[in-house]
Amino acid sequence: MSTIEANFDGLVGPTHNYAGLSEGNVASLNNAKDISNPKQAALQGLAKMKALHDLGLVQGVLAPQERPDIETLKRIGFTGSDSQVIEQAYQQAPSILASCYSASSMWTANAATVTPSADSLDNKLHFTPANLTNKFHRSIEPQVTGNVLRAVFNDEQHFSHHLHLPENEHFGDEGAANHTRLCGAHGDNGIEVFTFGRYAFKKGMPEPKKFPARQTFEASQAVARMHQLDSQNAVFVQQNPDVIDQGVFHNDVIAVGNQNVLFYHEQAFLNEQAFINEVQQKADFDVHFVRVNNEQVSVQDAVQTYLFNTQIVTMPNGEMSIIAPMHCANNSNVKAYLDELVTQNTPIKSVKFFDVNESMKNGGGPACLRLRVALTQAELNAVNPQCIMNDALYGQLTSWVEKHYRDRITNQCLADPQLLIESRTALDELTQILNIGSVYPFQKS
Ligand SMILES: NCCC[C@H](NC(=O)CCC(=O)O)C(=O)O
Repeated sequence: MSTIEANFDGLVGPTHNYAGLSEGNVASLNNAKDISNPKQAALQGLAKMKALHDLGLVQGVLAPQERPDIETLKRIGFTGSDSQVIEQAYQQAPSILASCYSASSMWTANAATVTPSADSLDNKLHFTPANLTNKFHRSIEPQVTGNVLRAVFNDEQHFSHHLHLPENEHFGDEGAANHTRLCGAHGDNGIEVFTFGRYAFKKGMPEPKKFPARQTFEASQAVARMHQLDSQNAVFVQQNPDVIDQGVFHNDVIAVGNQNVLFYHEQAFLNEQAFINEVQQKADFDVHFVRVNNEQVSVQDAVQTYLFNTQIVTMPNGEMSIIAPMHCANNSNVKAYLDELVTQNTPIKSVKFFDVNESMKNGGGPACLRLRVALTQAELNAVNPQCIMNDALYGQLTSWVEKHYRDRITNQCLADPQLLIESRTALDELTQILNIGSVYPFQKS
């Protein structure tokens, strides 16, 4: 078997809620304080994973984080027992408590940047957890993300794990949401496209005016260096600051690549033509640029439907399929665009729609929920087998969700110390199901 690309989806954690934590992410702010349904959220995510497995693709699972994050609450001065810490935080700093309760690690496109061994000078598969410094609730993820990745990709001969970048806005890094790889076949040397929102060390450069640019040029360059990419197979391109101001907080809200296809909106990049030229000059394969113009789909429709936050997957028969959220089927304009796209002369031949509404309401579509990892057969053999989806694991994980998850979390529920106990009990059991050892702080104390 040749090199394949696996999708590792984040399992939605037991405390999934809507806290309006992400300024610049339209859905997160619009749905702030809504009642969430963690059980449904996790089952929606698992249904997508199972469907991709059923299509004959390799599908992995990444464990969620421990929430609430008691260690962080103690670090900022809350004291006493775990329930006292929660009670004080709820009284004195409810927004900080909500941040420490967020299940945002479900969006594993932001877990890390991954470079397949075919692209790296040392022929290893590289992982750098994203530091996610721009949002407090996400900045508390990288340590445990690193623990989880090392437990899943646990073989030094094949996998190289780096420490996340310095925890500072100058090196703001959002992982694979701002990174896509173009290649002929998955096992060929590819072009890695790093998209950034601003420069941290150069003054007077274009940047958004209203919403934050989460990823810096310097962070993207650092990751490329650590992953031992040659200048021939790395391309750095600035996101159009105007679309960040319209709610495109990650590049994967407006562009997605797969193998030799780049599917993007005409307003996605700042210097589109120079970028296309550079990709063409560096690629030793033909790239299909599937460019969507504003008359076909507006930026607003792209942000509302997540047309570009779709997964483009290569099916076992070699054709490509788009894995899209239901929102794309429900918008007549976007649906008409997709109906036409599959009849055109591109490798994309079908579209499949999924209900991931619980995640969408926080600004995370199908592509946000997965981390892509291209693996040779030898590398795939070295992956923790308990984290690879199959019918038995799907059955185990759905029963586990049914047993432990609530179907309703309101803002007031965050004051309930029982939620912490339920969450830890669930996660302790999960680490056994996935055979990942003790990855959480509560398992180490
Ligand atoms: N790649 C999709 C990430 C979505 C994520 N949303 C959130 O964290 C919203 C959480 C809340 O508001 O409760 C974010 O903005 O980073």
